[in-house]
Amino acid sequence: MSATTLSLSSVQKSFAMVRVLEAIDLDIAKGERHALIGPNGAGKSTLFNLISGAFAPTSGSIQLNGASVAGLVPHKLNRAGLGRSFQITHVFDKLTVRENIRLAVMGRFGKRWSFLRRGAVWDEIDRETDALIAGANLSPQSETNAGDLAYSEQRAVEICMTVGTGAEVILLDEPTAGMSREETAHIITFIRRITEGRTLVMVEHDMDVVFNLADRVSVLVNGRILVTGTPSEIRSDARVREAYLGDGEH
Ligand SMILES: Nc1ncnc2c1ncn2[C@@H]1O[C@H](COP(=O)(O)OP(=O)(O)OP(=O)(O)O)[C@@H](O)[C@H]1O
Repeated sequence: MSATTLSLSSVQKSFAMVRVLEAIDLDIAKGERHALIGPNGAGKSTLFNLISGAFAPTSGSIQLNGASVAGLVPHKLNRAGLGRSFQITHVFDKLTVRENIRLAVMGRFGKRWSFLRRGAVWDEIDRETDALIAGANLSPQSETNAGDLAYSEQRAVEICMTVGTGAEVILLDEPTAGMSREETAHIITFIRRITEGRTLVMVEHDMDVVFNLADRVSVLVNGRILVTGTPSEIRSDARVREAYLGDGEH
């Protein structure tokens, strides 16, 4: 891991008069897998929504590769290299797995299309689509409508779509929510593989997933980052145990 990809400095967010996030400083390195955890209401979703452009911060700076992205609308953030997948799946039910993923990959090539280069571009789009499908172990379902897939498979399609847009930073909101143990194990392996060489930021409640997947973890409590560290540092931190892990909820 080397350069900082995502950098938040003195980020604050208020809704009306209520301050939900305070003094958030966070640097995420290129290639790092970073998890945001914390008790209910700590501000994880709000922070995630600030990073993904759903909300603008009330104050403070958010930089992606050194350029300010605070308050940029999601499609502009996407062009800047940041892709988000949602807690609720956003696949097109009536399109096949291949069509869904291909659409995401095509979007990335949109600006580079020209009449002469078209054939070569289509080949590249097909190659990338196939690679994503194979990487997600979705080849047997590639011609199945996404609406007919199991929930975990739909999430895998959605993650492929996020990666297919070419995003360098992948944001995942509770990628294992609603999954069985078996599905969770499968998706962890998939996420690890597909985010290889990219930066991952995720909100996740399942501690097994967090400790399995993340290089570093930030614990949010009452709108502030209590501590950022490696999974083993987080596990052994007395403040974390007290504020979060010991609360019996997660
Ligand atoms: N749009 C909003 N308007 C007003 N208050 C909000 C809004 N969104 C979130 N909040 C408040 O901000 C606080 C943090 O909420 P947030 O959803 O970010 O926490 P969280 O850590 O993601 O919680 P959970 O784990 O339950 O999803 C909560 O007190 C919540 O009520």
